[in-house]
Amino acid sequence: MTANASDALIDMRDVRLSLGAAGGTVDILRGVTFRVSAGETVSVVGPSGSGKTTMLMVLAGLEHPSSGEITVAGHRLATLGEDALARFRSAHVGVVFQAFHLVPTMTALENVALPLEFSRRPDAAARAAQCLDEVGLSARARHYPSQLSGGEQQRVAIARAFAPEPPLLLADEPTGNLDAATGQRIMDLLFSLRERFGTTLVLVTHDERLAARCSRTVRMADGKLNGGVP
Ligand SMILES: Nc1ncnc2c1ncn2[C@@H]1O[C@H](COP(=O)(O)OP(=O)(O)OP(=O)(O)O)[C@@H](O)[C@H]1O
Repeated sequence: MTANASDALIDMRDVRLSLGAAGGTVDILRGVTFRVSAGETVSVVGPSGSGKTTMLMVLAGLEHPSSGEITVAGHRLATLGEDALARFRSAHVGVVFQAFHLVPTMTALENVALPLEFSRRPDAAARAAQCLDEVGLSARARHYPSQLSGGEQQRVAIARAFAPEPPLLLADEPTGNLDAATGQRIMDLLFSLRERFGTTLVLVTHDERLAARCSRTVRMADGKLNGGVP
């Protein structure tokens, strides 16, 4: 079925992003149109430097486009100020990056509870404990990121991303820093949680086999997206 504006969880239209750098202006996104229906899983592949990470940043409201329209879960991002964007993110978007981005001064449990506390969930601590249990890390709840292996840190990051049950998960090379076997287990975990919650997934990866686990693959090249509209 073709996604249209009304049933699309993600609706990006002709998004451009240019940034001024010391050597001159860089056109990073050059008219990206991308539509994703609720419940879809979409992989984003393409050469290094083509703009994949930047597209995820723009979708999360962490970078502002130079022009174009972005609507995620019915929210037009251009109309939201920084506080509203932060609330939008905590309610609607989970992110998992290659570098796990855990807060080093917080325990695993505190890291997972963070987005729940931000959303003022009264059950934050209990829910965080349950999420850590789901990724098999109950025994490490009071440990700090530096005391955990890479795979364990990524499991904490996945628990944190899923804890608020966001409709959308953005994952950027989530296994890039892990050995192949650990990476496989991490992706199995991510896909099983995604399926359980019905989370829409946009996954940036260099791994074509991993990309093939998604229902659709789009290709970024030189700031342009091929296949962005099914
Ligand atoms: N703040 C910035 N200022 C100037 N150029 C930038 C900035 N951020 C990113 N870029 C450039 O934008 C282009 C796209 O970067 P991006 O990280 O989105 O690519 P990518 O496809 O995710 O690459 P990779 O696969 O290597 O992670 C690159 O040429 C990068 O150098």
